[in-house]
Amino acid sequence: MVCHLRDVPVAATGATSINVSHLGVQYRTVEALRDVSFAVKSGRLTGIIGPNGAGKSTLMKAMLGLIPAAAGSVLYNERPLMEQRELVAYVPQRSQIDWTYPATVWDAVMMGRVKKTGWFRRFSNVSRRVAADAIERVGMSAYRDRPIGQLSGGQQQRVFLARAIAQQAEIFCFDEPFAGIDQKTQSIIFDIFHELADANKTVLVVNHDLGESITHFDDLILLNTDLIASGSRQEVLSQENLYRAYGGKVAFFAA
Ligand SMILES: Nc1ncnc2c1ncn2[C@@H]1O[C@H](COP(=O)(O)OP(=O)(O)OP(=O)(O)O)[C@@H](O)[C@H]1O
Repeated sequence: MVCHLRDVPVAATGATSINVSHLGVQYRTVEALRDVSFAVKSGRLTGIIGPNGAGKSTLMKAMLGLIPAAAGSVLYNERPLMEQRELVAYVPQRSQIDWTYPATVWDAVMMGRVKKTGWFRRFSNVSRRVAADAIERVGMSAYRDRPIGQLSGGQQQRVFLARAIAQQAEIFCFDEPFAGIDQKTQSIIFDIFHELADANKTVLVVNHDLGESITHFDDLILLNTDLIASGSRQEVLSQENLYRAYGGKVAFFAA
């Protein structure tokens, strides 16, 4: 068997990494991802970008085992990521969350503690403190008792970020956290993403926007069913890569 260098994504020394190899996803008649291989390093803020329908959300869900992969593997520290789900905090797109569910901000964030506490067990004082700190960190303490359905989009996103923080995960995955939110909330969320990365966590974010927000990312994965490029932001955002992913449709980007 011939092994190509591109087949072996390698993490930087000292960092852990998620290694995605030859991942493929098929929805009935649609091939959503084809032979995608890359590594995501801890300690870096990594964005997944690409045009509409490129397979960004599919990639995140397939990596986490939320939808079946037709081919390939996803390893974390050389073991299947699916066997280590307790290490993952995942925040889906806001449109996929049932906001009519009767939960307050406090309830939603405490749900992040269930994995550590176990269902049907009382939450410890530690769990309560972790949840309260997470709510404070995202600036939502004043809304603790508010039903989540009565929050603005940006506040909802902050609550789910607090829940992810309360999980005390190693790997944080966010699908389009900036869709339809204001600048102030975006900047609060990016500050927290950077803090998580600085604490050597793995932070992976699906990001639709190629404007100013892209400059926050250290590394990028550029997709269009196939992997177009992965690596540092500067490497990935070359004119050639953008042309391959978007054709002539990119009007502006900031490298
Ligand atoms: N449940 C599904 N059943 C069938 N096809 C699907 C399903 N989900 C996604 N697809 C198709 O798979 C492809 C990739 O979709 P995906 O939502 O992953 O792209 P995306 O890059 O996240 O798009 P967007 O930026 O528009 O959110 C698209 O062609 C989409 O129509």
